[in-house]
Amino acid sequence: MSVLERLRGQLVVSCQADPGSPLRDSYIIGRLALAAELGGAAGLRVQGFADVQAVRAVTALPIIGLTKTDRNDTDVYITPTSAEAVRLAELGAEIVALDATLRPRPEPLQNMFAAVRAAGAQVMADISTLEEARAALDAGADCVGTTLAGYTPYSRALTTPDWDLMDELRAAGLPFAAEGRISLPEQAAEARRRGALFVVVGSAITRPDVITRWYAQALDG
Ligand SMILES: CC(=O)N[C@H](C=O)[C@@H](O)[C@H](O)[C@H](O)COP(=O)(O)O
Repeated sequence: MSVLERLRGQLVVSCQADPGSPLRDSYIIGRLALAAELGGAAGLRVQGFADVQAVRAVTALPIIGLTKTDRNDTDVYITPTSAEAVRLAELGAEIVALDATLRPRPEPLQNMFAAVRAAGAQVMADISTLEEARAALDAGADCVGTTLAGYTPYSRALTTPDWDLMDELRAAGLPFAAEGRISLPEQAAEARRRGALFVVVGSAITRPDVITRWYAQALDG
């Protein structure tokens, strides 16, 4: 069974800590991953070589690996190069997530996908629109994720999951994972009802600073 098949209908927990977070430590990311596994996660989404390595060392759950790289020459920041994608696969990520938006990029998507496949991994193409999903799947992605919806200048800016994009993807018969601003269990279930292959939740489970801010702001009046 392919690793994507194993994730069908399941929850993937994104375990990431950004620079400046008190949780920014690969040991802690490994602990977050174990807590997610204990709670029933079927897969993990992990950023950076050190964190992928740390998580691979403590769990056999499938890992969706990515890097976040700020570059001067492009706005593409999720796994922008095939060298990074291949390294993630070598460190044990069964799936590599990469930016598949239609913005100018350092390397053509086809090259990236071929490199990931040659390294023995599958591709999750992070997109922000239906058009990008079509292009990524035409170019050979194994699935797309709604990860970047709301994070490109031309996609709908929302505070909720992008339900309309999920409906468009489903209507077009395109295999997609739901990701981005899923903050409640009911929303995860709703994404599944709307056709998501699997559902990725990050901040609402693994970013306590963000969750605290939701509560603090609610009390601010
Ligand atoms: C846009 C972007 O860079 N998203 C990143 C992709 O890996 C992560 O920062 C998000 O936490 C992840 O997508 C999960 O989303 P949420 O934290 O909203 O559940």
